[in-house]
Amino acid sequence: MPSTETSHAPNHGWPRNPGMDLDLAWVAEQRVNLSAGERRIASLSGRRTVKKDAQAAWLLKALTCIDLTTLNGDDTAGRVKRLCAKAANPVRPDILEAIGMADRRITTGAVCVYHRFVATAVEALDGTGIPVAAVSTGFPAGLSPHDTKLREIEASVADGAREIDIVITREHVLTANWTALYDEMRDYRAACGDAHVKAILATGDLKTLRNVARASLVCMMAGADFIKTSTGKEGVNATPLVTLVMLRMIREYEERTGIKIGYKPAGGISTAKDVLNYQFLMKDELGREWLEPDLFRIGASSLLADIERQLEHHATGAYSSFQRHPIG
Ligand SMILES: O=C[C@H](O)COP(=O)(O)O
Repeated sequence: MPSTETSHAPNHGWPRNPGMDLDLAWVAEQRVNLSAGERRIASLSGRRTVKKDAQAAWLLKALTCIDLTTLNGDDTAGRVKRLCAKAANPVRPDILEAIGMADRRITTGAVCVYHRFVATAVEALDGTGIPVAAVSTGFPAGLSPHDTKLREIEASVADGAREIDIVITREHVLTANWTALYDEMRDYRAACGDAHVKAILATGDLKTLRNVARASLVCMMAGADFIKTSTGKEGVNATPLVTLVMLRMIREYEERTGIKIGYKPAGGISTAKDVLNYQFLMKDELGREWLEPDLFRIGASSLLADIERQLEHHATGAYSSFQRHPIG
C-alpha cells in the first residue's frame, strides 16, 4: 500500500536524464513477444484485489500523479484557471475530513495545457508548487518545421513551464530512422533547458509493439526524462499491453545505465479502476518507487472526477463494485 506521506506536489529536485550516445545495436536487438505480453496482462486479472482500508491511499497517490489536462480547440483562459483551481484543491474538504486526510496538502502532479495557456496557468498556480506542463512541438501531430518546434519549446519554458511534453515525428519510427529520432529528441532535450521533458510516442500510430520498444529506447538514450504513450488524440491511446512494453524498456534502460525514467500513460484513462490497474502494473514491473509523481504521471482530463467520487463513497462507506473488482 503506498504511503500518503508524499501526497504533495512533486519534488522537482529529481535528476534529469543525461542520455547517452545512440546505440543502434541495442535498438536493433529489441524484440517483443506478443503472446507472452498478452499472457502477462491476462494474468493480472483476478490476481489482486484492493483492500478496503488501503484504497483511499492508493487513490490519493494516483491523484498526486495526475497531469490534469485540458487540450481542446475551444480551451479558454477561464477554463484553464478553473482547471488550476481544481488541481490545487482536487478533493472536497469534507471528503478529506471523512477519510482522515484533512491535515494533508494534496494536489495533482501538474497541470497540462497548450503553449498558449502556459502563462495563464503559471499565474493561476502561483504559490501552490504545482508545475505547469506544456504540450509543445506542434502537438498533437508534431509535423511543424523542426525549428518552429524548438522555438515553441523555448517559448513555453520562458513562460514558466517546468515540464515539456514533446511529440515525436512518427515517420522516423515508421521508417526505422533511429538516428533522425535520436537527433530530434536530443534537440528537444537541449531546447528544454532546465525543464523536464516527456517524450510522447503516440504509440497508436507506431504499428507494432517492437516499434514502441525501439522508440522508447531511442528517446531515453536521447535524454527523455519520461516516456509517454499518447497525445490522447490517436485512435488508440494508453493500453496495458503498450504499458508493459514501455515499462520493460524503462527497466532495461535502468539496468544498463542506472538512470530511472518516468512513465506517463495518457488518453482515455477516466476511471479509478483503470488507474489502479496501471498502479499495480507499475509496482509489479518497476517497484514501489515508480508510484510517486517524480516517476509516474497519468495524463487525464476526466479521471479526477471518478477518483473524487470513489473517495466520497469510501468516506460514506457506500463502497462501489470496483472495490471488490480484481486488479488486472
Ligand atoms: O495527455 C493527456 C491526454 O491528452 C488526455 O487525454 P484524455 O482527455 O482522454 O484524458
